[in-house]
Amino acid sequence: SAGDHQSYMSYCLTLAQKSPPKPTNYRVGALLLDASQNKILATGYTLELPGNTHAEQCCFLKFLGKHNLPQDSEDRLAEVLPQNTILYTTVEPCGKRLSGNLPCVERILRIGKGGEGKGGIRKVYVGVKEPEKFVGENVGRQKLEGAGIEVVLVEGLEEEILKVATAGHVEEKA
Ligand SMILES: Nc1nc(=O)c(N)c(NC[C@H](O)[C@H](O)[C@H](O)COP(=O)(O)O)[nH]1
Ligand SMILES: [Zn+2]
Repeated sequence: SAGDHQSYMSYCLTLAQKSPPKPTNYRVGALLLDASQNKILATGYTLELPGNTHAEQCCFLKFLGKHNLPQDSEDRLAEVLPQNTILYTTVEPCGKRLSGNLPCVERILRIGKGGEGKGGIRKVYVGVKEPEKFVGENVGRQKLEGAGIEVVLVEGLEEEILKVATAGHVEEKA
């Protein structure tokens, strides 16, 4: 129900607050949920793991760790993720990164939507669309929907999410 989405999203927001502020990214929190069991599979926040990592990326890496799979086997996540896995993230998955690192939309597409006996990410709940500050308009959402992965905006926390996300940014001089 909408209440559950809001509670999972506000949990992601508390995770985002653990992220060390930086002027060149957003502080984001994310979690992977097994929607069939209502069980959180992994949580993550920006820079939680070494290597300029994104929140969503940290969820994937931590889930691999739980299944004793090496950190470079994100391409095997579909083998171990439940079919009905949902990703919650306070800011929509990135479609392009100034660093040139693999965007999270590509990481999600590589996992796929699952089904027919395969694991995958069926749906992504996002707290806000990515602002256009770093990479212009984020068109990742269309790519995900094109792959059958539904992207849903969970409303109500936008202001707090953006405040946390941009805490490391230098205020624009008025
Ligand atoms: N969804 C999402 N999760 C994150 O954990 C995060 N940091 C961003 N941020 C998006 C933003 O576009 C990139 O942070 C910049 O483009 C800089 O790229 P790097 O982060 O240095 O790879 N977006
Ligand atoms: Zn990302």
